[in-house]
Amino acid sequence: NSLPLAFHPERIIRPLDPTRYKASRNSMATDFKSIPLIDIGPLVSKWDDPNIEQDEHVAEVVRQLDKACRQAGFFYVKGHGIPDSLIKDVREITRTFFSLPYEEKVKIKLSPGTGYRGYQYVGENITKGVPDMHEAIDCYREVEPGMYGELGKTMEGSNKWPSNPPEFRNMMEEYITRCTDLSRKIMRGLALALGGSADEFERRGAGDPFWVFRIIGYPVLPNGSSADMLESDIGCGAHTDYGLLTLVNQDDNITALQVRNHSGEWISAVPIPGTFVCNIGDMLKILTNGIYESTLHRVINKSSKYRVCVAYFYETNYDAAVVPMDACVNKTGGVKKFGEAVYGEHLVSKVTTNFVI
Ligand SMILES: N=C(N)NCCCC[C@H](N)C(=O)O
Ligand SMILES: O=C(O)CCC(=O)C(=O)O
Ligand SMILES: [Fe+2]
Repeated sequence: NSLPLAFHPERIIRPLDPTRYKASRNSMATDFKSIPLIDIGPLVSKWDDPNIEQDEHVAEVVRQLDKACRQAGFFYVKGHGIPDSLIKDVREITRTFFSLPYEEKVKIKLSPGTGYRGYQYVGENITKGVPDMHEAIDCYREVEPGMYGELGKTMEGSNKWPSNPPEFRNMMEEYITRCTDLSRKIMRGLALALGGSADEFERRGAGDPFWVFRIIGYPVLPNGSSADMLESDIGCGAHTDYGLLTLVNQDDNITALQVRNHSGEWISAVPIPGTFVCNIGDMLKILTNGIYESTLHRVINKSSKYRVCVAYFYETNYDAAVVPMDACVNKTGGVKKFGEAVYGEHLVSKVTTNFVI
């Protein structure tokens, strides 16, 4: 049929070669000064409707998503259907966990042996060689031994959940399920925006999405309120996300997440209660041949309060070989800007260099 070729449909296993993926240096992000807020209600209610392409309300959502992804690579969503109580409870239970003594938290310590799953202390995650001022629990879709052959070895393991607070695991797993469903719906909107059929991504390389989940805490810093920030005060250094779409659940009342526009200005993603901050990852940048940008962002908690953020990352299948979609290549002058990237290789190249452990 005439659908744009988004992914190689076969499951391709390749030897590890982290140098093969090269991020593009020329950012497409424009000089946006703020991040748009989109009510995705119509998409959330019609996502599975076979006549979705005829719905004018969905079409308006799709138009706004497309504009936001072209201009900023970042947007807020409301009307997403995830209960506000769950969104808040997830942050509160995170706060409770991080307030426990170190000895308690380190019981679920992250290590290569756990497939890089578990708890990392402040300063153990590094971005571009500099330690980040955050602590976190990292979780990934679980990988059984042999599941992806050699390509999957590094990420083999099951998640490490704390036994205290006791309801932590159940609540987070419920939340992950809901974030996966929501991401699929938003990706359907983006598939339509790019001229494909709604389930394009699911059928071509994201049918078994490799999700990533980070439960993060940013401590109050000694130099917090001073004007002269030190490099060592950065909560999370400038980076792009790795996959397709990120859903950020951030604390209300603390402005800390910053997004870089084309001129190099840092635009704050000021919290809007009840919304998610969404952003595009590296795999979607490749798929769209750069029409959508995986925008650089960073976190600096200058406030006098401990900041909590729970980030869900919706990614392609682990073994997806990602190439620019034909429809997008045609829209951008017919030249492919990126070679093929195997998502699992991209993830492994990040994970194995992200930690001082
Ligand atoms: N799974 C994702 N996207 N995690 C984002 C973490 C970004 C910081 C990491 N040290 C880095 O340098 O990538
Ligand atoms: O803390 C935040 O607001 C965002 C964190 C982030 O960018 C990440 O973990 O990839
Ligand atoms: Fe990020």
